[in-house]
Amino acid sequence: MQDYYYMLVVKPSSHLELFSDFLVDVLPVGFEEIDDGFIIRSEEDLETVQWGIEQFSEALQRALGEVIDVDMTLTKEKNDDWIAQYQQGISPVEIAPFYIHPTWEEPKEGMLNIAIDPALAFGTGHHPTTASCLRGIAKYVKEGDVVMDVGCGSGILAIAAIKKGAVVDACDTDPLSVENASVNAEQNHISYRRLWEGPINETDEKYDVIIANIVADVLVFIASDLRKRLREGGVLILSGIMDKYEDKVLRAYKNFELTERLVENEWVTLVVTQKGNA
Ligand SMILES: C[S@@+](CC[C@H](N)C(=O)[O-])C[C@H]1O[C@@H](n2cnc3c(N)ncnc32)[C@H](O)[C@@H]1O
Repeated sequence: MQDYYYMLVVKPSSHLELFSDFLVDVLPVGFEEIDDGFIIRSEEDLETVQWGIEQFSEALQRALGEVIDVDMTLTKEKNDDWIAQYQQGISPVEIAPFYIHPTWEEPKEGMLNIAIDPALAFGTGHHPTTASCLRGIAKYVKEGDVVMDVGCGSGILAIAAIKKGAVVDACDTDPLSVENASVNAEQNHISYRRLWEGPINETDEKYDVIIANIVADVLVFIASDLRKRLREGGVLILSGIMDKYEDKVLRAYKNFELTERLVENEWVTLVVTQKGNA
């Protein structure tokens, strides 16, 4: 750990969700959402990120014909443990049968406990998209199923599926996430069948259930890869979709049957089923 880290606080005057989409797409690490913006922290200098946000903001203003003020403050902070400060604000999440808790909180009797500490990888159970996927896993993953978690982040969904008795593969294009998913597997005394850094098309397996909590554009892009890897009658849980992009995702998955739609705030999770001839 370095002695210092960089902190960029970004506060756009409007269109927070568009800035959030942009950051999810371009940042190699997670960021914290606050009421009126975002906090990005890194041991690498964030000047390039700040420049990228300025460019994005200018392009957005031109496209929308609106003025958007973006207040940005870049500071160098002493690395005396911002993760510890962040940890203090983390409470357990209960989505039956799962109980997701940080390691410093007790597990809950009678639940499928998942110990996850906040880290740079996405997935503590607090975000609506992760929570909806956990609800999907609770309902659609059965003992003995072979399951794939695409974009595993912290590994939370893969671990939940394993706790339900499934055999699970997981992948993520971000090396930090793969590392964190591996740490969390050990912490929860479970094993993935296979965990790799990269996209889903690096496997030839067929799956009963595939879960992908990624952004809408990526879900559209990988639709045919997901279709190829799903067995006939298999279930796809697609999340990370902002409601305004739902139609775009549904068009890309038009050969599937829509089984269930889970909505939390502006986030939509689609459960779709492979048709016999899809
Ligand atoms: C929103 S996070 C989801 C993390 C976790 N599965 C959850 O539900 O909390 C999305 C993850 O997808 C990864 N990702 C983005 N594009 C991907 C792709 N094409 N293939 C695999 N992973 C991808 C990102 O690195 C990120 O870790």
